[in-house]
Amino acid sequence: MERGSNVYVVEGGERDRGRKMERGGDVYDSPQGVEIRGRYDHEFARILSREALEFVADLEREFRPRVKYAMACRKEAQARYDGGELPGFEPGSKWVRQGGWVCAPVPPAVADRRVEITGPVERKMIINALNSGAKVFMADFEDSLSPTWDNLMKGQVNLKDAVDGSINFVDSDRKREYKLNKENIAMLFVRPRGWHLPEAHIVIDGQPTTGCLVDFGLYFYHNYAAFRSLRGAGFGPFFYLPKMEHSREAAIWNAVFERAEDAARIPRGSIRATVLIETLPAVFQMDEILYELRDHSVGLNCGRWDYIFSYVKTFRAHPDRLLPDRVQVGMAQHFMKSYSDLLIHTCHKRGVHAMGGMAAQIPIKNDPAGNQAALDLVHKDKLREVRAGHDGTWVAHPGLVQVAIEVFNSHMANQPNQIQSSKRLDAANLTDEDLIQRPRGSRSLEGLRLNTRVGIQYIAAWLNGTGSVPLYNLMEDAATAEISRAQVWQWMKHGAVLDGDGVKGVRMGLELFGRVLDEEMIRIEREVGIEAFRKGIYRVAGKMFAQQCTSPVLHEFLTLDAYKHIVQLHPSSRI
Ligand SMILES: CC(=O)SCCNC(=O)CCNC(=O)[C@H](O)C(C)(C)COP(=O)(O)OP(=O)(O)OC[C@H]1O[C@@H](n2cnc3c(N)ncnc32)[C@H](O)[C@@H]1OP(=O)(O)O
Ligand SMILES: O=CC(=O)O
Ligand SMILES: [Mg+2]
Repeated sequence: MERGSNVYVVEGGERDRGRKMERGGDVYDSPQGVEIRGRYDHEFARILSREALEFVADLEREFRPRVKYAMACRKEAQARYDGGELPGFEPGSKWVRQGGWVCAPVPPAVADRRVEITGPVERKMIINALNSGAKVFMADFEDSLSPTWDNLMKGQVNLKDAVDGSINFVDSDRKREYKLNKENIAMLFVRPRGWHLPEAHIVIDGQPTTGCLVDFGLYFYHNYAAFRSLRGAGFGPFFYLPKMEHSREAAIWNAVFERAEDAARIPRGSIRATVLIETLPAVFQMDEILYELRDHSVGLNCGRWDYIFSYVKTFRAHPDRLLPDRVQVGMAQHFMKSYSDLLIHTCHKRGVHAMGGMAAQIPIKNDPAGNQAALDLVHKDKLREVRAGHDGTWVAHPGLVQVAIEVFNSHMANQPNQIQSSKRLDAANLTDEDLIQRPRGSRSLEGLRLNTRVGIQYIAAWLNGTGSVPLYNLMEDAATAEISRAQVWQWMKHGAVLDGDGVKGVRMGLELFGRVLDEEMIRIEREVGIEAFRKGIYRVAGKMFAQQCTSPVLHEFLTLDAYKHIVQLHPSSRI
């Protein structure tokens, strides 16, 4: 990275006297005010160079106050929803919604994104995903990653090797070697964590760092040059941005991008990002978010799972908006269909991609009929998306790339996307009410049991360092698990009647939940086996799940609570 840009003003030689953190003889060479509290590793030291840490520290020092303000605004908005207000379009930004502006032209390297595979930044999976035949691989520090120090730092090492093309992996048990294909490699996008998550292992001026600024900063610093020459045809790096609730948060990202571009002395608009619309407040801010990022945008994506979670969270004080069983809240619900239609209309009006989302089905081993049924459901979901006008979609597994590609190929033929051909003018008049309409369906004891079983097993995996898992033949990650625990909390809080099984209804309450919890723990023990259960992590997870579901106030994020359990500070202490 170029020195002499405004990011690298050296203040009176202070930085040269920055502290070296002792780790049993090994050191991270960190600048003044930066303390690395994660374990030392020679590989990690490649990433945590003094210059890279200076870049992260400069981002943190500049943007920390804005991030804090944005988080306070989230709380203030939620207090209004708790007081009975409904989310809606803001009158003050009508001029943005009605303006005739468009985003910067889409770079040729990412014009065609018809199928995107996602997955955590794990070494073998990165290679498999880049080789999968998908157009894009979204490498994930977010919903599918448990942000342990090792996962994060190894993830950065892996991405650096992926960008320069040297990544390989040897599975000695299976005598298998993994390396990148010679051609037809997916384009790399990286998803940093959301604004709310801290990084406790990197302390700057006495405070934990903003997690996403660590993810973004380290990745950008080490890869922007190689990415632009080897991967992005002069553009990039490319990002996915999660869980925003308001355009002021997009404005922060835009400023971060500008800061990084200036530091690297690369042209404005080099960095490009797709924003996930996955919170209820953000659906009323889609134009505004694109406007803030108009020099850096490559579209929006329907993050359907977090979106459902956000519906529960936003309406947590509204007993008239209880969700039916999780399995019934799909894209056919009016509020979900309206959201995806409006997203397509908005993106295409502004000249950028409208990406579809993730079907939760994954291939099922040793059950051909079950596997075919799962593939059929994925096919149906992708067909709905391409017909609606989406420009591409997400898959969770390499075994689903082909199904999705065939659907998009047959409908888009040789066009790289549908930005010009599917304007969805019919969606222009969708109203606030369409976007928040109560989901239809029923609530059942079986729904409660499934939420409990899935929630506990997911938390157990996450605490053990795995952020996405197959459970009952579906992909589960932080977003899907959030639905499970928030839904149980909501039913409990409002004393929902569970009568969807066709039997006499039971009212949700502490006693019922306690009984279900005990019974489901027994079932989990039976399913995972006594050995695995004895290790104790399921009990910890069960306790955490129970606390979250019975807390008087809904916890903001499952992962914020759980994070305290995976932080390992050196010298050792707990946060
Ligand atoms: C709500 C959201 O945010 S969605 C986006 C975030 N979520 C995700 O990205 C989930 C990604 N998917 C996954 O993590 C995995 O597919 C899981 C956990 C659901 C299932 O994983 P597994 O049980 O390991 O699947 P399975 O055993 O069938 O894997 C077969 C092979 O495919 C690979 N594979 C599976 N999923 C992926 C993936 N997403 N990317 C790359 N490779 C993958 C496995 O590594 C394995 O490779 P190998 O044969 O070389 O050993
Ligand atoms: O991130 C995607 C989602 O569905 O949540
Ligand atoms: Mg999400």
